[in-house]
Amino acid sequence: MPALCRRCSARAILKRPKTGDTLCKECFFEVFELEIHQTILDSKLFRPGLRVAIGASGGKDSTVLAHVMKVLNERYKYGIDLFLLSVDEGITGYRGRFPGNGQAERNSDLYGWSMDEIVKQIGLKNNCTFCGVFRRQALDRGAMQMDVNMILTGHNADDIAETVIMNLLRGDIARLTRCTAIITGAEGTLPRAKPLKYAYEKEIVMYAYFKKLDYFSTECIYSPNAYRGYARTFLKDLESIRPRCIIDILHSGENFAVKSSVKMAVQGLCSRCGFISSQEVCKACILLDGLNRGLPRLAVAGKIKKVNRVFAVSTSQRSVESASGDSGSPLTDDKQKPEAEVA
Ligand SMILES: Nc1ncnc2c1ncn2[C@@H]1O[C@H](COP(=O)(O)OP(=O)(O)OP(=O)(O)O)[C@@H](O)[C@H]1O
Repeated sequence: MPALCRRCSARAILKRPKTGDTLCKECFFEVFELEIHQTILDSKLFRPGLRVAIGASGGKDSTVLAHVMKVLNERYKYGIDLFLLSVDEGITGYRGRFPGNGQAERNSDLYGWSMDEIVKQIGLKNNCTFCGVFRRQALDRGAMQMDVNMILTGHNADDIAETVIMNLLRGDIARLTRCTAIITGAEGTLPRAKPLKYAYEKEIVMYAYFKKLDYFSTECIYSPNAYRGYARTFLKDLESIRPRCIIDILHSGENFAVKSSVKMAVQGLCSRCGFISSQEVCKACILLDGLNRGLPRLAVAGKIKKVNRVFAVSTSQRSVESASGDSGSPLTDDKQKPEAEVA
């Protein structure tokens, strides 16, 4: 006998990964959308009149997010204005095409470096740090240009559970307490929120499939060594034994209590570029400095003082060389200077 939908007794076509319930297609759409609506209500995410940008990468999560937000905004009359915002990281063959009629920011325009060029410089290790930091700031920059009040991203329950695991493994207690928050940066001018926070990745894929949403699913060719990949594999193994583990890890993260002596980052503005930062100089400026000075690895390691010191030495050495008629490599051509030469 075919399995029946747990809600309406029609013929079931799927078993929900999150709960194990058998559901028909229509009931699945309904519960999936309703849970996101409930998340939005519980966290009082919106008020009428808000201008809201959706970080749209063209992948499954942000595509489903954009679709569901439009549906819920109309159905429940949130009264918000929705916009799409995309960042082109400059990875050949990866983000083939971005969703149309939104704002697009290009890393190569904003920073003078595409990810292809960065990977040529730094290799496949740590390049995700550059990508993540630049993309994050590019989203802020685009959102400010669009004059929106909030950015939504398609981070799902699996992403957040992975981040909890990563922060535990790194002993990053400050981030551990923040990473499960549905809304971050609320104290600043540009909050970010994750309405898909409790949605399982597998259900997002199912929703996109049954709704016939158009998205691309290419894996980034530059991330084979990313630490996150190992946390993901670990989580997937756990999920295959006990699917509830994703939501349980997320709930554990939400309930961690941190000693008052742990120093927490306070959001401010970067003293150099003026964009949002929790340090005096933001990570994007530090990484860019490292790249432009031919020392990207030191910048990743946060050794900006060493970057400055080495740069000061190499600059004065070159001044001596040019004074003595030795042409050397031009100062403006730091992109070409391999790190091993100066580090
Ligand atoms: N290039 C981009 N432009 C705009 N937003 C982005 C971009 N890359 C990521 N984001 C935002 O950050 C979220 C998390 O991205 P990430 O690449 O970590 O996860 P993902 O699972 O691959 O997401 P997606 O399926 O939406 O690509 C995305 O859902 C999206 O909202």
